[in-house]
Amino acid sequence: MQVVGVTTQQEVYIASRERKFHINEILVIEDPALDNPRGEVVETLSYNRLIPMGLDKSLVDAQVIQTLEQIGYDIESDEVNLAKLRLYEEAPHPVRTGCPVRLPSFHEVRHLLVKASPDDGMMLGEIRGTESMANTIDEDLKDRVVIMERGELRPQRGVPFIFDIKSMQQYPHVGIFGGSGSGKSFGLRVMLEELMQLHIPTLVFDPHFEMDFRETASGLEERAPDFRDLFTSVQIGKEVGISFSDLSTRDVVALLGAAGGQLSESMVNVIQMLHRRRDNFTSFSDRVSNLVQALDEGKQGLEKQLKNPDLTPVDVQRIQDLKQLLQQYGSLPSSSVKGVHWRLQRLEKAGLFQQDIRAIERGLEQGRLVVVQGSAWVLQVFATYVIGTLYRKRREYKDAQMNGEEEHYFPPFVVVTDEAHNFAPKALESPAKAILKEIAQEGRKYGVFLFLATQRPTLLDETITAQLNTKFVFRTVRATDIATLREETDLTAEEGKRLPYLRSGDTFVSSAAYGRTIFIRIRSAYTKSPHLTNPFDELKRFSEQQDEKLLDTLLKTLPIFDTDLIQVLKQVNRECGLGWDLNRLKEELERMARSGKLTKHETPFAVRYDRGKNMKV
Ligand SMILES: Nc1ncnc2c1ncn2[C@@H]1O[C@H](COP(=O)(O)OP(=O)(O)OP(=O)(O)O)[C@@H](O)[C@H]1O
Repeated sequence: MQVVGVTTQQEVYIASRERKFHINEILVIEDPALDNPRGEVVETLSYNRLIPMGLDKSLVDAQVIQTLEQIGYDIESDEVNLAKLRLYEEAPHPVRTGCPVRLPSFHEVRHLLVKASPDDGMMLGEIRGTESMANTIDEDLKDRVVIMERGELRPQRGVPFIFDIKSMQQYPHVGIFGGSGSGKSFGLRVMLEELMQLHIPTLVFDPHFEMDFRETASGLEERAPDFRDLFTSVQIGKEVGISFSDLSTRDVVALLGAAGGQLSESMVNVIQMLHRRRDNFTSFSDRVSNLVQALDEGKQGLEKQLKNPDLTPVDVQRIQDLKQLLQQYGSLPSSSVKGVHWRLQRLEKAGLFQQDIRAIERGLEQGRLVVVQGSAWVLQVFATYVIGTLYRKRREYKDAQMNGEEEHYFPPFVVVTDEAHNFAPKALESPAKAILKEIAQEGRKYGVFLFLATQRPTLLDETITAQLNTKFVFRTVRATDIATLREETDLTAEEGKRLPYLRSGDTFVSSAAYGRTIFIRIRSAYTKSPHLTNPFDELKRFSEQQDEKLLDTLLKTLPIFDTDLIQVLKQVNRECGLGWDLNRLKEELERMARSGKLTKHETPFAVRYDRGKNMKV
């Protein structure tokens, strides 16, 4: 391998007759005057005289060909392999053309590839293009990950990619971008597995109900750590909720704002007028619903009711209370009070006020990963509240510590969410956005970090995107998203061109900590998502199970005459937990007869179903 053509301080072309270049591989140029610079292959090409097209239009120009000829290549008959090598560091003067080029040993490039010790970094995958160093790699970096490629597991061949979690203090926050099926969720799962193993308190919002770590991926049973004690899964409305009496009026405004479209000024005013400190949910929502009633009845209506001679003293008291409410707040517009009332009911129905967030605090204090599950809109409302509350706790602890005061310890933590563009959309207001923005800008001071994943980087708030110091960029096809990612990372034009073609699980890591982009393959996850069964397999299994149950029940009632199907229907519905009507039962009996599971005998008086030829005895 040797340098050919015109060189610059940043880039050189390299040619080889024997060796095909690999994209992203690292090479050393033996130019002692420049201290043997290193670089990475960013483009490759093989030229064969039998296919002589495009050479002049591609990465090589006439000068490269000329040099090749000068140094003895027979352009007309040899196959020539060419690569464009980008130097890691700009050279003070151009590289000498003709210099020999070789593969490095691991130690020559270790500092460029490994920034953390394998025991306290996140072991996320394998650096592409490092396979040639397999023999020289340090013992403690060998066999750290298993890679899944084309559906098969294989051992690690190159250098593992270790994300230095400690560098987040300096370069906080992580973004994970990629289109559908690009391996983004898979990558997120691997990151969460690593955070768990490092016992880093982590709060995950899981709108897809997929972040469960109990099932081990097949083939990895021997290596997979047991994650069961390292994570807790909580559902909004079941294990966790919002403790209403802890909310300030401002919090209530934010919360109700998240419960539907944006609040009108008049609704904000209604909340500010009606909410009192330490209100619990019942006291506040009763006040609102009583006011709705009072406004509907009006002063005259209420006075008329008071004249009713059949009223009990309790009724009278109630009407007097409504009158007083009307006197105090009668000027508030009824439609706004109703709007607030509707939102309160919506949140209550979602079970949001039945619990508190103690289970989450406990989990984080124990260094666990806490997965919060709920439907998308409830999750947004809850995320706003819970992130805000926990961030405040951590901040109070740190501020108190700075001032030498005593404060209950609250640990640093990481917030993770997929579909981040829904939580912090660009150019739109959303309740969670304010708090995410604050953490993006100031979180590192307090040890609170974000891992945000999205399919649509273009739709994510740009202040937040700019603060994500490490970006994992998976396959992306949409031109607008590629443009955004190019703007927001140090991806080169060549890398940008590769984005639509990346394999699922391959990703560029553009990190301020490395100062350049690294191309890696995410390791195989130890665990799998509970949704991984193909929905069509699930459908098939479900109908098979249902058929089996049905046959078991029918077997007990054979022979079946179509004159007494009602009895059979009752039994089938009871034993199989179904809600069929007579027609449905008839259809199913027909189907069973057609498939040979039952036999059908027709007589002039009735139809009889009996044991089928294919039926198990
Ligand atoms: N690192 C990897 N190694 C092996 N296979 C992978 C890897 N990453 C992804 N895959 C395969 O690609 C599939 C799609 O990946 P994944 O579900 O993570 O996509 P996604 O980008 O999250 O898409 P969506 O946003 O639609 O959920 C996975 O089910 C898995 O089979």
